[in-house]
Amino acid sequence: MATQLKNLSDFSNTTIPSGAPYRFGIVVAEWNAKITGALYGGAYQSLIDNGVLADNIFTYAVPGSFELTSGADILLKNKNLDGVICLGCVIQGETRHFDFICAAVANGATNVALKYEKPVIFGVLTTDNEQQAIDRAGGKHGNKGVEAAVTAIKMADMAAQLKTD
Ligand SMILES: Nc1c(NC[C@H](O)[C@H](O)[C@H](O)CO)[nH]c(=O)[nH]c1=O
Ligand SMILES: CC(=O)[C@@H](O)COP(=O)(O)O
Repeated sequence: MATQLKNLSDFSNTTIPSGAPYRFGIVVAEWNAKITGALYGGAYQSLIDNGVLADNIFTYAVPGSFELTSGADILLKNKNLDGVICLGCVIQGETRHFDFICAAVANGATNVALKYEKPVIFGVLTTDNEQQAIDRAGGKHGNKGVEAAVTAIKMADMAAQLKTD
């Protein structure tokens, strides 16, 4: 199964541009803090490992994943950034609340990205249970925070290249 082979942090088959020129916001949901903290650690370290300066990383916490996209909007409105990484973990409960949150964040991130013409990265785990989240926040399937950071750098670099076109 594809899932068994998945590693969200394996970029050995791709080239990652230098992040040195870029400034990124990171918005982190406080819900499921153990998981989102691991996602944040992966994302932050991946940005640093790929050349982003610590002074160019701006981190803010929001209560839950539903607030990630308004957090991204506030950041892009008030700071000169090359992109925003949204990190969250939504775990299915007893009701359909899960569905509404996941759809709101996915659609919201897209809308904010288009509004500011800046990448807004969907670094949100949407899982059936906590174990699936653990597996994707530094566990056997890697770290979605790493994936989100690499995606942010790649998108910022694409935009920078086209600006000089
Ligand atoms: N159940 C989860 C939530 N719920 C909270 C919402 O994100 C939101 O903060 C609330 O509805 C108020 O607007 N958030 C998560 O990030 N993960 C969950 O599993
Ligand atoms: C995704 C959620 O909001 C969820 O954790 C809340 O649980 P429930 O659906 O049982 O109210």
